[in-house]
Amino acid sequence: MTKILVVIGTRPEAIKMAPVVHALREHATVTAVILATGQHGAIVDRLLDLFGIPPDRRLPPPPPGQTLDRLVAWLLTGIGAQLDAVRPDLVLVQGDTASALAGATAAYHRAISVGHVEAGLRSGNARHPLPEEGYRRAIAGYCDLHFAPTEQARRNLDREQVHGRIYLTGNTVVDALGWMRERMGDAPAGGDGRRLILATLHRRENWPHLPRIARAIGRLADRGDVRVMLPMQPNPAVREPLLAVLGGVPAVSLTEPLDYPDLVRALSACHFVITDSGGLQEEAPALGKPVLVLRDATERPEGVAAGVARLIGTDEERIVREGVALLDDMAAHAAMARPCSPYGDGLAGRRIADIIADVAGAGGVKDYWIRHRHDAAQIAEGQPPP
Ligand SMILES: CC(=O)N[C@@H]1[C@@H](OP(=O)(O)OP(=O)(O)OC[C@H]2O[C@@H](n3ccc(=O)[nH]c3=O)[C@H](O)[C@@H]2O)O[C@H](CO)[C@@H](O)[C@@H]1O
Repeated sequence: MTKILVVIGTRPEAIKMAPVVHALREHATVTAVILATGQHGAIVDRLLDLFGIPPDRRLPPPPPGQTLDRLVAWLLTGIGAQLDAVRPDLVLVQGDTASALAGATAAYHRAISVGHVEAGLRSGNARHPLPEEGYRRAIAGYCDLHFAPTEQARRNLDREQVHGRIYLTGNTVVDALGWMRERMGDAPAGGDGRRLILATLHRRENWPHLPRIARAIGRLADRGDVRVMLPMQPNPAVREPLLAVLGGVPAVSLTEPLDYPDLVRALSACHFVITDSGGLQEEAPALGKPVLVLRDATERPEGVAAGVARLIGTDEERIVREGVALLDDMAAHAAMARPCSPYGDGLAGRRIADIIADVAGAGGVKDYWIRHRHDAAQIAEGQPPP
């Protein structure tokens, strides 16, 4: 039996790992142990419950007063201790979070094989977004199995000549979306005739621009034929500027983070999406919803190339102009509202699980682990590697 430790810290990791865990559970030769790091607390617990994959292990609660240094240090020591207790053959991490970085690093320190779900995304700028782009590149350096969601991501890894094997799998976010929609039933009919704009904002590099982004959203909402739903991140650095500008605007609902089923409902019902989220850039095209991306660069060029997403930056006038075009110009909206799925076909989780089971069956993961654990033990004892 090959033991796989699945690291899940944040909301997107829970959503994107769930299809992999579901598929791994169909293989008799592997066992998946879920480690919840607690990075996003109760939000992740609710998601794991929704997907029917409760955590097997948890880290102790994080110390108060998070900085990136403290967060990574706490995750690294916590995950390291879990690895010493569980002794998995493979550690699976997802994406570009601090939990993913710490999981990959702790495994690497112990010469345990690492698999990376959603590998190879690159914005092309090492500091944008910060810290995610740096974390992705570091994780790639520690990995043995790279699960690239798109051909572009596969090429990025190829170009970097990463160690390990690269597999093109699709993005599991599309599997999760399909899974959720199957279980949701039809959205309740209704509404007041105003078109819905779904907006989300949380990227660190946009924090200084939140007031002008919020002003642009307020101007769109003031038209009278539109309502805006804006679920806010718990972080005060995001909430406070949004509340200051949009708190009194009647057509804007500033809400708590939506539970995933509600988010999928809002996405299904909206006219278009304004966001700096990675996941929403991937989900919206699958449902035929145009996306205005509030960033200057994206690691997801596929939607832009397909003409269903536009990279519009954070200038107030530009956001208003692009929003008005999607509201008033039916042809412009229709051109971007073609359902297409540049990010996956809904089978990525199954592909990833099959690959892991194959590699494990061929002794790959275990062989690699045993060989390297030996080296690591010698290095730890101060002996030179053979
Ligand atoms: C730089 C970058 O792009 N990094 C990304 C970042 O994640 P993100 O930007 O996609 O994160 P969020 O915006 O939080 O969205 C996550 C999902 O949450 C759902 N959602 C949203 C609002 C809400 O109220 N309720 C919800 O249920 C919705 O389905 C959405 O897709 O880390 C991921 C992990 O490593 C990476 O994969 C990914 O590269």
